[in-house]
Amino acid sequence: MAPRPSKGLADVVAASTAVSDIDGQAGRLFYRGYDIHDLAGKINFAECVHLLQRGTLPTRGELAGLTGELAAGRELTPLVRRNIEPVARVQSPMEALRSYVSLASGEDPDKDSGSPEANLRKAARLTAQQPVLVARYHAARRGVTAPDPDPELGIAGNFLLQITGERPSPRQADILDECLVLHADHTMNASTFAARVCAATLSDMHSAVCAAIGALKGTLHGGANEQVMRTFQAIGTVADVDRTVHEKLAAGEKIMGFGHRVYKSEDPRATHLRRMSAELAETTGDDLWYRMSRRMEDLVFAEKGLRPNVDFYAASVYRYLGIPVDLFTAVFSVSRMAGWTAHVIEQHADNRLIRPDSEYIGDHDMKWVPISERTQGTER
Ligand SMILES: CC(=O)SCCNC(=O)CCNC(=O)[C@H](O)C(C)(C)COP(=O)(O)OP(=O)(O)OC[C@H]1O[C@@H](n2cnc3c(N)ncnc32)[C@H](O)[C@@H]1OP(=O)(O)O
Ligand SMILES: O=C([O-])CC(=O)C(=O)O
Repeated sequence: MAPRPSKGLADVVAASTAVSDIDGQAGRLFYRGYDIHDLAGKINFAECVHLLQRGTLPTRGELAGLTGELAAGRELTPLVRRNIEPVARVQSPMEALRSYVSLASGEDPDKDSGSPEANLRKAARLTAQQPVLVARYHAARRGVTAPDPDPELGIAGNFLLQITGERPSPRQADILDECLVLHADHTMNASTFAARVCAATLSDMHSAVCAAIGALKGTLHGGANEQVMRTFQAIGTVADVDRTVHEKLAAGEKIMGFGHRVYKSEDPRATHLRRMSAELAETTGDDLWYRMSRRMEDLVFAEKGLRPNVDFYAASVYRYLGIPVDLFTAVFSVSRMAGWTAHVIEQHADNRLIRPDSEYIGDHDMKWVPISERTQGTER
């Protein structure tokens, strides 16, 4: 007898990777061997990109080199620029990003190469362009022009400037930067796995990233951060959190932002995001989202023993930073681009087609009959 499949591939080791590692029991996450608690708030997103895509924390010279490459790589190709507005008119943020990345492949300078050097250049361009695409999308759908990037601001600061139209405070920019570091990679999560499956056919990096964006969009994965805030908005007050949680659990519904396939204790990223949410609640003088989050966290743990995942406190943090709710998952993609591309590079460097087996549960020994003699449901 063939072994039964693990539903959802739970506990199946699907790839070897040196990019990141999780100890789910202890609630620990490592990027290339560095504990996330040692990186959060200490490295900026560009350093994190270097670590994930190029394998090491950069020296000053290496960081300057990558920063220059990222600045140059922000430039969108003519085909993408022409299509920002028509796509923004008809597609949701994540659909649009999938379309833009697909269009970007057509005019990528390394279009016809999958060499390690070309992959590194593509990875930098994709990472540099993702925040620009989100900002241009948001501007186009409102019929305005996004402000020009400010060379004084880093990736996170420019992103906030272009999304909100206002120059962020240094602390706001630092908080978003830390969020980008925290979300950048997470072993064999669904979108990264999708990217690796695509890359393993020897397809190109842009195709793999399109697969990943499609997977991240789903509400069981990156799409949960938007749903967390939609739940809070529908609840409205801290006093009404209990009723909604009880109703949802009684109806067998999931509470968005809770639970995780791998973590059996606190998600280490939630520790940092909770802290940032508390800080922003205080500095903005608007503690509603934070207090609702705290109440929901206590309740869901008491009722179901479930803890918040990375999407839970990210929702209130993004809201406090003035990011529109329907762009929350797009912000996640800005960060996870670093991880997706690092995994595609790793997959191509030591490739074998990813093609698992399946357990057949359908009919056997069916007999063909001519179409004139078929009556639905009676041939068996
Ligand atoms: C970046 C990220 O992708 S982080 C995850 C973001 N997704 C979410 O926040 C969506 C809500 N959470 C979930 O749906 C799940 O916890 C997942 C998808 C994250 C993990 O899924 P799985 O490992 O497949 O766990 P599964 O969905 O089988 O849940 C196991 C049990 O816990 C329950 N459970 C898990 N998460 C939740 C939740 N958020 N709310 C209520 N119950 C839950 C399930 O109903 C199930 O109960 P049962 O055994 O009585 O049927
Ligand atoms: O790892 C997972 O299953 C989900 C994910 O991407 C994350 O938690 O960052």
